[in-house]
Formats: sequence, structure tokens, C-alpha cells
Amino acid sequence: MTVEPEAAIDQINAVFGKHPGHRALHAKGAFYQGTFTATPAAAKLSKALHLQGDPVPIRVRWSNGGGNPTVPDTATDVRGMAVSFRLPDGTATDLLGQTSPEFPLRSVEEFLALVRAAAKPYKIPFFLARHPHTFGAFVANAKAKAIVPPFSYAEVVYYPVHAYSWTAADGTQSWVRYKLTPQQGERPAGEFKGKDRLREEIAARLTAGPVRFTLEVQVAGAGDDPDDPTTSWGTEFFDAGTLEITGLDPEREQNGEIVVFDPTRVVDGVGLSKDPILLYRAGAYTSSVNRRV
Ligand code: HEM
Repeated sequence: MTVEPEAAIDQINAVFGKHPGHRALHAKGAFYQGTFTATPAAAKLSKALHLQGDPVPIRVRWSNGGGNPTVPDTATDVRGMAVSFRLPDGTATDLLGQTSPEFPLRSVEEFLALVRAAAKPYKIPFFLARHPHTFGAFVANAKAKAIVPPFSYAEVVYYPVHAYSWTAADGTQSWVRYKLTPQQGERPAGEFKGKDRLREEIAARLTAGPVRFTLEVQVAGAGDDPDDPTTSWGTEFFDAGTLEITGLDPEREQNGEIVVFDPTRVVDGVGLSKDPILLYRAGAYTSSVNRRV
């Protein structure tokens, strides 16, 4: 039986310590604002309101992966980019990406075992010995420098991992996966070496102009299983739109406001797969949120 979400958060808290008011994972991060504009190619495949081509507001949070809110930005770790698309009808849908291109974990228990091992890197070989099917993904993620501290949150690719369905206006359904790919931007002047250097670098970069990412999308090919996040799809990615991050959003989560990015929050035109890891995450995030209220 799968571990209950409350017990999963207990296990994560046991690794990083309890930090009241902070997320159990991705505890260190900050909020940004901007817009998303979809391409006609996206509008053709989904009737969702944020994919029709008119710019919609977005909320973004860039983060370090672990549960320690004071970790230095020089730490070896995955980074996160969470995006909430705010639709004109008042609804929202979220995408949560991490810097690991491959997700080899078949169960929540394996995810928790990796969280424990990653916090004490000498345990990684034991993890690999016990979970040999994850070895290929470890190599791919190492090649992609998934846990190497980046120069900037704006210079790394983020992978939301799970598949979602897109339903077009004529009812046609496609299974899609995403990639958030940075567009070439100017590095800001200055030295960014301190413990909050990622946050400082992105703030300096944003004073010179917006930071842009392409939302890349691939459609499942014949035989690709949308319910299995551990397999790669061989199909080409296409440009589904541009995220333009225009500035900081310092008021977000002030004065008691709680912001939750939830990978299962979808809107008309976007649907969930039966991927058990995806479906489990909603409960785990709720348990984490309840502890930071
Ligand atoms: C069983 C698998 C997973 C569990 C149990 C888990 C657990 C968590 C928890 C507890 C949080 C804090 C939630 C909050 O307090 O708002 C979190 C945040 C986050 N997770 Fe996961 N996670 C899982 C898989 C993933 C995957 C596969 C990705 C991306 C590919 C991901 C990306 C993120 C990101 C980006 C955040 C930060 C969201 C923010 O900035 O508010 N997680 N995760």
C-alpha cells in the first residue's frame, strides 16, 4: 500500500527538519509575474482559454529543490520552476517543472528513498544498488547537469515530467508532455556569489528586461503511455508559446496569503493522465500546505 501523504511529509520533514511556514520541498524560492502567449499550434490542439493566443497573466516561482529554506544557492540540488496560468474566466492551471529531464521513479516510496539519499550523497550508491532501473536516468540527469548549481534560474530547462491530455475544439484528444526552455538572454553585470545568488541574479536580470521561456510540447506517438512518467517519448517538441517573466512579485504570500502550485489543477481543454505519481502529488501538496498555514 502506498504511504499516506501525511506520513510522506513526515518522512520529508525528517530529512530536512521542520521549518514552520515553509514548503516541505522546494522551501527556498521567490515569486515572479509575467504573461504567457500561446502559438496557433497550441490553439489547434487545445481549446483551453490560456492556449488561444491572447496573452494571459502568469505567476512563477523559482526554487531550490530541498526542504531547507536557508540553503545556499551554491548547493547541489535540482531547481524548480512552477507556473500558474491565470485564465480570463478566473480559473487557473499549473505546471511544475524540475531540472531533471528523466523521472525514473516507479512509486512514491522510491521518491521518498531518493529524497533521503539525495540529502546525504554518500547514500546515492546504495540507492542505485537497490533501484538499478534508475541508473540510466541518473546518467541522463547527470549529463543534463540537473543538480549542478546553475549561473541563473533563467539558463536551465525545466521538465514537468507528467503527461496531460489536450482536447481541441472539435473534440480531438492528444496526450502531451512539456518542457520549459529558456530563450537566450543577456547576463546582468555584477558578481553573484553569495548564498542568495540565484535570487539576486534574476532580480538584476529583470531590471534590464523580461526573461523569456518557450513552452515546448510533444505529442505522444503510437505506443507512448501517458500514465508512465518513467518512459521517454521519441516525438519532436514544438513551440506552444512564450512565457515572458517581467518582474518580481514580492507581495505574493505576504499578509497570510497561501499560494499553492498544484500539478493536478487543470481547466477545460486540459486533462489528467492516470499516472499514479501525478495523482498522488495533490494529496502530498495539501499535507504540506496544511503545515505551512
Ligand atoms: C511523489 C512525488 C512527489 C512528491 C511527494 C512531491 C512533494 C512535494 C511537496 C510536499 C512540495 C511542497 C508543496 C507546497 O507546500 O506547496 C513540492 C513542491 C514542488 N514540487 Fe514536488 N513532489 C513530487 C514530485 C515532483 C515532480 C515529479 C516534480 C516536477 C517534475 C515536482 C516539482 C515540484 C516543484 C517545482 C515544487 C515547488 C512548487 C512551488 O514553488 O510552490 N515535484 N513537492
